Amino acid sequence: MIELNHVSKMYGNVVGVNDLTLEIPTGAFGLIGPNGSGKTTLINLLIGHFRPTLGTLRVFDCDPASDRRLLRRIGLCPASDVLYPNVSAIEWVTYQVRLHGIARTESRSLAETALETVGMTDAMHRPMGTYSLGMRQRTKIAQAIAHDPDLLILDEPYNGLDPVGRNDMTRLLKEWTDNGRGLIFASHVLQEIESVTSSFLLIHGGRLLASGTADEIESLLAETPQEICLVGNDVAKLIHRFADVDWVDAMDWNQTKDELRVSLREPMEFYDRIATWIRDDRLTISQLRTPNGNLEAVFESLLRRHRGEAP
Ligand SMILES: Nc1ncnc2c1ncn2[C@@H]1O[C@H](COP(=O)(O)OP(=O)(O)OP(=O)(O)O)[C@@H](O)[C@H]1O
Repeated sequence: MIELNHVSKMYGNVVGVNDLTLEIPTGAFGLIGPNGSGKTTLINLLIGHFRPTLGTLRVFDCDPASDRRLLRRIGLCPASDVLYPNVSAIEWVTYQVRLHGIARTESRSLAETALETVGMTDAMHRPMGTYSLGMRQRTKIAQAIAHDPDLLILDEPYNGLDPVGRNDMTRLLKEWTDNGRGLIFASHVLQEIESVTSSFLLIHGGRLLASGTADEIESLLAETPQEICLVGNDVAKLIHRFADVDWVDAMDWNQTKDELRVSLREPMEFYDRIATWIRDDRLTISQLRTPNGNLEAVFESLLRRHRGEAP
């Protein structure tokens, strides 16, 4: 579906994406990375909005920057709010469909169907300025799917949605992928992507850090050095256990000595043993936290490994 060959995009001196080489087969993929990692830049390259500064890319075997017919096969839901306050959803979506060269009557009927799919039929004649954020988001999705594209590209589609809206969005995206069509879905929240697809592309600093299924990435992370934090009255009694193994890099106390941070070179070794140690030594440990279990820190870990700074 998509092929990138050493693609870089520079904004003057700022790197948007950096030497990306990847092949994405037809299917659903979550594009995940912290703010500023290059997700939107990559999306803009895929839709031909930008040309790569270096390298080449193909989408459905076309060059997006020069073959404008490709846009007919792509539905884009950008992160930015692009709606006009005095225009109704039906007018706006019909207009967007017409831009693909589809006749007026057919465009209107496609727009109505798409707005119905996202649950906007009742409100579609009202000016969009009166819509809630969730309604605007659903209208943007309707615009993206109305011309029946083969590949849907969404930039942060869950932004501003309440739990009901999120649930509806997940259902809609799952139906889309169940029909065998392509989906690229950018987010910086892992759970949002996990609810729709198990295939990920992780980017950071414009570079691809890892790709694969959630299981593959989880096992990669399990092999990636990380820091854990143990909390409880008996954490001091674990120190001799950590001192005896060679996969602990550092330990650090808090002031009240009931919280111990441990830097692990081989996290799986730790997870294999910790329960046995606590049971055998009859310890009271109330919490096990992974302070760098959040995605951004995991990215940092992967990035260090990518640079050859970590094993
Ligand atoms: N028009 C621009 N001019 C200069 N720098 C830019 C421009 N657009 C993006 N950048 C820079 O390129 C890098 C990648 O930005 P990009 O918007 O692609 O990331 P992102 O992953 O989509 O971030 P976010 O999640 O915050 O939307 C960042 O360092 C950003 O500051």
